[in-house]
Amino acid sequence: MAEPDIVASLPEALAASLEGRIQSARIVKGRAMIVLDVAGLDTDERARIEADLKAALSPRADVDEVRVIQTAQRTARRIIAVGSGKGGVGKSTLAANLAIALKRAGHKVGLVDADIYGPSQPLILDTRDAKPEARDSKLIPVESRFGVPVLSMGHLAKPGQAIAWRGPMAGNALSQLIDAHWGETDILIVDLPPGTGDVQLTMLQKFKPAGAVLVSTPQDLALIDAVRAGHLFDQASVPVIGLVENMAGYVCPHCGEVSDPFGAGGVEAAATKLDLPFLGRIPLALEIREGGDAGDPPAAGDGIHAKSFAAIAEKLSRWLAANG
Ligand SMILES: Nc1ncnc2c1ncn2[C@@H]1O[C@H](COP(=O)(O)OP(=O)(O)OP(=O)(O)O)[C@@H](O)[C@H]1O
Repeated sequence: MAEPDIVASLPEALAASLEGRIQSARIVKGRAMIVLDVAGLDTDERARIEADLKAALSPRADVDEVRVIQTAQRTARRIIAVGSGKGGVGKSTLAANLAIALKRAGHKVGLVDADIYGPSQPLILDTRDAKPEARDSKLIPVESRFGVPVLSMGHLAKPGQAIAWRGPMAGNALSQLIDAHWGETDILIVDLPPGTGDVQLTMLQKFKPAGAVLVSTPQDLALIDAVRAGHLFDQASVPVIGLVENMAGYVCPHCGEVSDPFGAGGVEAAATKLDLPFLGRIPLALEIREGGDAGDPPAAGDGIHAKSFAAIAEKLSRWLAANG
């Protein structure tokens, strides 16, 4: 006798929420056995799915008992925070391009724009018109055309609307972005607000990133702030994976000559002094700024800057593999 198609008999919404998770579903002598991959789901979600499956299958005439076997085959989702001591050093640019480079290297990557006071990811990832929907009072990330789903306060606030929240509200908004339906995403890149205030510390303590990447320009002041940001991560017991130097050396779009308006090599020297890995250097280049403004990040292309971001992503992948 052919086995009854259990999955096809489930209510549509339940079947959709279980997409890719059901490993096997059988009814043997009145006992329905569902093997479910629950990786990435929290305890409440797991309990709800189990209850929903039992409610859906118990009324069947051929089912006396429902057993849901939960497995977690996929690696648990890990958060990588991208932080900087001050604004404007290219943290959002790095976060977006790094997410794309990791995606291109085969990871399942999502991006949270936690820079709730000045969200820039909707522009960089070309999702400005998208409005995230919610399911079970949790947000569903917006799909970008780079294969990296993203959530940003910029998707929720009206364009041009100033967001002037106080600490606790900002913390709640952030929680909504991180505690969303990230599905199969195994790496969540979080673009932190610049600086070292309470919002950052609360976020780090609440969501416990696996590690942090620190961005700085080679300027002395930015470097001092980066060191301060390093202390913030130490305080929250989040390991700093390494430092990235951004806007290092200006490549003239006309003649190709490289000059160093902010100096060069300062971040690498600081990394050595702080005994932290140096992850790479991104030059100050018109294409990077224009790509960000046009929703066309260079990491998605095949140019020289895509290679720089891919090299940083490679180091991050190795760190993740070694610190699994
Ligand atoms: N390597 C680069 N070359 C040229 N322009 C860059 C580079 N990195 C960033 N920029 C540009 O600098 C500006 C600030 O970058 P970005 O928004 O990424 O910084 P940020 O540190 O996230 O700032 P904020 O904290 O204010 O959001 C943007 O216009 C961006 O396109």
